[in-house]
Formats: sequence, structure tokens, C-alpha cells
Amino acid sequence: MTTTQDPQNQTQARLGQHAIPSYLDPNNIGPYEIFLEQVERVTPYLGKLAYWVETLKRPKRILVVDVPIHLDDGTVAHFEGYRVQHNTSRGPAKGGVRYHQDVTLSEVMALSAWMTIKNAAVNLPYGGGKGGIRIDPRKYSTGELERLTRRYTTEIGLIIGPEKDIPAPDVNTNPQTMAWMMDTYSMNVGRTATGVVTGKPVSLGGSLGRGDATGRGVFVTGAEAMKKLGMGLEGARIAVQGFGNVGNAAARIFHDHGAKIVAIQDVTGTIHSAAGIDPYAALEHLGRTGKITGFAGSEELGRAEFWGVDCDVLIPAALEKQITSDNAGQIRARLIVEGANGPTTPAADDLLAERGVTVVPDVLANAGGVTVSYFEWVQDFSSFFWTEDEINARLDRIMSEAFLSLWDVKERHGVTLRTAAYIVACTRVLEARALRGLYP
Ligand SMILES: NC(=O)C1=CN([C@@H]2O[C@H](COP(=O)(O)OP(=O)(O)OC[C@H]3O[C@@H](n4cnc5c(N)ncnc54)[C@H](OP(=O)(O)O)[C@@H]3O)[C@@H](O)[C@H]2O)C=CC1
Ligand SMILES: O=C(O)CCC(=O)C(=O)O
Repeated sequence: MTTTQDPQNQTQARLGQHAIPSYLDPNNIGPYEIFLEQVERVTPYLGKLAYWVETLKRPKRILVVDVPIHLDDGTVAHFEGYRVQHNTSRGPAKGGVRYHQDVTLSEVMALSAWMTIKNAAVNLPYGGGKGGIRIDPRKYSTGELERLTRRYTTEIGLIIGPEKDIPAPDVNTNPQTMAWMMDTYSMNVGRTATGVVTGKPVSLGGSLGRGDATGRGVFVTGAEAMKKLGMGLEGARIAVQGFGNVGNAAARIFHDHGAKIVAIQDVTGTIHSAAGIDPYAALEHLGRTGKITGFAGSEELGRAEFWGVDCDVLIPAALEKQITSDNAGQIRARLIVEGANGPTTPAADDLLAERGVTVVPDVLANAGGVTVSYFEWVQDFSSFFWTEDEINARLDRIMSEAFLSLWDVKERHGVTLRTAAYIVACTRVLEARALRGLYP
């Protein structure tokens, strides 16, 4: 643990600095507070590298941009956009772009920092970055979203690029968004630069397998954890929060391997069926009706009831801070596999650990997406494309090996899998920092 005798802490005190940057509200830090707490927890395990730990607490670069667009009615609207490069010690920044009405600087900082940890935990040659625009995209037309995306790309064009920072899809963005970003960046630099974003359509240099990659990684790490816990896949009862890119792919792949999806929650509601929900049919129902509720053979539950559903595995695949000290005690699953970024607060983590619930943390469980993004980037550079079988085989191997090696670290130190992931990732990032040194 860091102490006041620690010379680095004395330096911080002399400078009048502390962990919370002045551009965040100290009384309401937001999601970045979770990340700071996670760094605090890992510091005692970093040995001499703890000397560099302040590096992790401060993002390397933050760009806040104004994104003005013409709406369809001829008026002008301004939106707040962000791109945060948390760390680039191990390579270019890498991470998605989120469109959501609740996006804040603190949230993008946290998401960017989690990318640093995730990329290092699975040993991809990247730092961490993330972007976002504070907008409810459901209220805007396709044309308005295209203008928004193109203007945002131009504004952040100062700091992105195939060798600098490579965006990808996240909540409410998709391959079409990436196609617009790629095209705008390419027009601005005067050449077709497919490697500037990943998660593109396959016909524009995207990779086969990227669509389902995050959900597939959730499945692979979840299945490995089940083996360790002596749980069988056949008939295992799964509850999924969030039925978008990550949640629905994870549900489909677990279903394909004999597990039973017993509950699904999204923004529109919660459905439950002890007999099991066919996720393919639920997806078709969602596409046709615009909501998950009303699915044949299921009953509707209240939002809070979702957390108490009788299940073996819980997959939060929506947003941050969903599992808190208020609902962690109700969770009946033995295993939680975090498809979302930051779904569990540190206080809830402690409660779950006390209750013997195993958590496969976001920085491992949902790393399948960025892993196939890495494959896409490599394919774009070499202009040589792999088959879907090759991609899936490489993805499965990376995810399984990362899980097994982090499980060993967890056993060796007697810590949670999250702390194990942070030990490995922070060590890799800070080793790179120390080797590169400071200039001059
Ligand atoms: N896409 C990717 O490759 C990766 C994504 N992630 C993380 O996974 C999570 C989900 O991302 P992704 O699937 O891409 O996003 P999507 O936009 O595709 O889907 C988000 C899903 O979450 C639901 N949702 C949003 N808010 C709530 C809420 N308050 N309660 C319940 N459900 C909610 C949405 O419901 P509705 O559709 O009704 O709005 C939707 O089903 C995020 O945390 C993201 O950062 C992590 C790694 C990679
Ligand atoms: O594919 C990527 O580059 C990043 C995906 C992402 O945003 C995430 O893992 O949270």
C-alpha cells in the first residue's frame, strides 16, 4: 500500500497533487473513480514498478470537441464529443466510440483506462483509448448520425490514425459508423486508410468474425471458468443484461453449446422463462417489435427482479455500475462473466467475493472484440485476409490462454480474477513505461 512515508507520495504532497485530476468534480468523480480504486487495489502487488503507478491514474491525452451539425429541419445542434488516450506505453491507443445521452468525460476516461488494462491483460500491442458523443442516437435520423460521425471524425482527426489511435464500435455504434469514420478520415488525409478504425464492414477491410467476437470471448472465458468451478455447460441457466452486440452474441453462443437462457433484460424491459428462451427467436422478436417484452412463452419481470433470477451464470452486457452493493446480495449465480465494461462497483466486487461468487472481469471477459479488432488491423496493414475459421481459432486460443494464465496468478496470490488481471496488465504497462523512461 502507498504510505505518506513513500517518497513518491511526499513528492505528490509537495506539488499539492492527488489522484483526482482537477478537471473532474472531486465530489462526484463518476466512473473514473472505479478505475482509481482498482489501481489502488493492485498497487501493493506491483513491487518496484509501483514507482510509476501515477502514470496509470492520469490519462495521457484528452481531447474534448464541439460537434456541430445541421439537423434535418435546417437548424444547428451542438454535441459534446470526447477522445481520451489513457496510455500509449505499449503501442497506439485502441478502443471504441460510444454514442449515449449519459456520456461524460469521467466515463470516457474510465472506458479508455479499462482498454489499457484489457489490451495488456491479453497482451495485444496497444495502449488504451476510447471516445464518445453525448447524444441519444435514437432521436436522430440516419442522415443526422452520418453528419455527426463525419464531423466528430474530423474533429478528433488531429489525434487518431492507423499508427496513433484506432477507434472501433461500442454502445450504439456499428460497422456503418466505422465506414463513415474510415471514409471521412481517408478523405481528410488524401488516401484510403482502412486501418484507422476496426469493426468495419467486411467489404471495406473489416474482419470476418468481428461481429460476434466480443460475445464469443465472453463464452470462451465463461466456459473455462465453468470448468474450473466444476459446472457443466449442458442445461446451465444463463441470465443476460443487454441484448445488443455483446449480449445477444454471448446468449446465442451459450445456447448453441447447450446452455439455457432464462432471462434477458434491455432498456425496454425484462423477460424470464425457466424453460429457456431461444435467443435467435428473441432477436427476431426484438427486430420486429422494437422491444424484448411480449416474447412468446416468457413472463415479464420488473427491472430490479432481474438480479434475483435463479440462474447459474449472469452476464451483464449493458453499461457500467449495474451490480452494486444494493443488488449484489440478491444475485444467485455462482459465476458472473462481465460482457460490459465496468458493470460491477468495487464494493459489490467485495460482497460477491465474500459470498463465493466468481467474477470473470470485463478486462478479460470482453477482450474478444478488441482481439479480433487487432486481427483486422493486422489484415488491413498486410492486405491479406484470413478465413473466419482461422480468426475464431486464433481468438479462442488467445482467450483461453489468457484466462488460464490469469487464473494461475489468482491462485498464486489468493486474489480475485480482477486483481490478477490488473497485476499482469499493470506490470506489463509499467515495465514498458520504465524501459522507455522519461525524456530527457
Ligand atoms: N461492441 C463491442 O465489441 C464491445 C462492447 N463492450 C461493452 O459491452 C457493453 C455493451 O456494448 P454493445 O453490446 O456493443 O452495445 P449495444 O449498443 O449493441 O447494446 C447495448 C445493449 O444494452 C442495453 N442497455 C442499455 N442500457 C441498459 C440498461 N440501463 N439496462 C438494461 N439494458 C440496457 C441496450 O438496450 P436497448 O437496445 O433497448 O437500448 C442494448 O441491448 C458496453 O459496456 C460496451 O462497452 C465491451 C467490449 C467490446
Ligand atoms: O475493438 C476495439 O478496438 C475496442 C472494443 C471496445 O471498445 C472495448 O473492448 O471496450
